[in-house]
Amino acid sequence: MGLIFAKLWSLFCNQEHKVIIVGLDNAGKTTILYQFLMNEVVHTSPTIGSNVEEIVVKNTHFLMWDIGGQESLRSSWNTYYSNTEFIILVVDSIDRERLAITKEELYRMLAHEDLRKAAVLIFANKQDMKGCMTAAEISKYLTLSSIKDHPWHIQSCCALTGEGLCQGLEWMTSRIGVR
Ligand SMILES: Nc1nc2c(ncn2[C@@H]2O[C@H](COP(=O)(O)OP(=O)(O)OP(=O)(O)O)[C@@H](O)[C@H]2O)c(=O)[nH]1
Ligand SMILES: [Mg+2]
Repeated sequence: MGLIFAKLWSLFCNQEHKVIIVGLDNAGKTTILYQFLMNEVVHTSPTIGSNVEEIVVKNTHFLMWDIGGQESLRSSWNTYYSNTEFIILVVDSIDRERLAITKEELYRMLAHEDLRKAAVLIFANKQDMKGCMTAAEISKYLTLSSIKDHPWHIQSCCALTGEGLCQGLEWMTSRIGVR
């Protein structure tokens, strides 16, 4: 009985949680993924298709799909949606002009049937850039407080230094088991 319980427990603990990392091109998605994996900044080029890595945080296993954000690739984001537990939406906080497009993409995702149970972590990235928008400004513009049917959290970060990334992951781990 004890052995069965232990096996079940280890299965439960090692269960993989699917995450998709989305956002417009140049937002910093791939930089964030490899900061999570290696704690360092890698040289990136625009992602065509996707990168996938397993990230383990305190015994919690996340399978993270970093998806290319160029305009021509966005229509195929939905092919990654099934079984997604977390959406990480990366925003380039200096890119004021394209925040409206991010907003459109966010609400399109939230309305998708395959993502109805997903929680959303928004990274307000590139906080090192002078004149960037704060997380509060981005939150207001994206009208995050109107989102009632998905748990969400916004976190400011800088993928180059890693600042703020752990706090984002902590929010995700805190959500596991809540639903
Ligand atoms: N200043 C600054 N630059 C950053 C930050 N995060 C990423 N970058 C830079 O932004 C550029 C784009 O980063 P990527 O991680 O390749 O962007 P992406 O979102 O994966 O882009 P796509 O693959 O085209 O969708 C790179 O030159 C990064 O070094 C940050 O926090 N601050
Ligand atoms: Mg990329």
